[in-house]
Amino acid sequence: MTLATRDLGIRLDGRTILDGIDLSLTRGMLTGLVGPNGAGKTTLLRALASLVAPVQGGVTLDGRALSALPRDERARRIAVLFQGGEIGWPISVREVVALGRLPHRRAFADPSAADGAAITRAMARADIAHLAERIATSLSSGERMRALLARALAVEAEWLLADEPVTALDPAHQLDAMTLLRAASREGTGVVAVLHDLALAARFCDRIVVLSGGRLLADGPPDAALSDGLLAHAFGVTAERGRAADGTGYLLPWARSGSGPEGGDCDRAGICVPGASPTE
Ligand SMILES: Nc1ncnc2c1ncn2[C@@H]1O[C@H](COP(=O)(O)OP(=O)(O)OP(=O)(O)O)[C@@H](O)[C@H]1O
Repeated sequence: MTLATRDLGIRLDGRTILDGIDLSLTRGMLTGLVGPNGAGKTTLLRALASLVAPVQGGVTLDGRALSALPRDERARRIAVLFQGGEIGWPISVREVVALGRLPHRRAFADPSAADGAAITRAMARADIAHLAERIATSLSSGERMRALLARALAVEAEWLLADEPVTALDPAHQLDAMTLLRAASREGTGVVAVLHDLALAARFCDRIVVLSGGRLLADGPPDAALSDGLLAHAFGVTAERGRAADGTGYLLPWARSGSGPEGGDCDRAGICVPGASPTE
């Protein structure tokens, strides 16, 4: 039930991108991966899907080295949705979503009834059923992102790793997508989403992991991980905080803090909150 890294280090083009990342992710939780541009979030997500090889440490799935698992098993167990995902061919949206079932199908086999049901379910959940027959290359950015989200959902994997799944979406679909990711986690999927919107991250995620400069800076429930000190240190911003009418706490990034990212005005030991506990 865990996807974990131990002392994970990644180098690309001779540069250290991730260094000493220790993380133990639990299914049934929505984890938000946040950090400034270039922090290493996408690289960490790629490492969690075994799409980039570590130079030190490694990634395990339920205690087994992820790199040792057959590729098709990995693809069935870990679904990925990457930012800037292009749809290269003029195929229908339903056919795009059906690609999510490939890890479940034998070569050249037609989709089974179970595949068809999973595809229909995923399209409904991503609110794209009405786009099923549209040619995917003609979709808007937000529609395309929802189609790719549906493709990832159609895998019905144990883990869903999503890189900026809401960036291109309008406010209503951002809320829908976050609600959907949280619902998927409540059904037992381990969901890890790279998010730039700290308000959405704080509101919807069970756990927040903050990366900066390739290192893990904070890890814990949103209130603890997104403290004022952390926001100043990692992002160089202040936040306004409050409570909505339904009682949910919120934070809004408000102004530059003056210290800037990596400004060093914050005690690292004071902001790390290791070991968020599952909320199953
Ligand atoms: N293939 C590559 N070769 C060399 N450097 C790379 C490669 N891919 C990423 N990087 C560098 O690694 C660092 C981390 O990149 P990554 O995309 O993981 O950051 P990120 O936190 O997802 O950023 P953003 O928020 O801007 O999307 C960046 O400095 C980037 O330029």
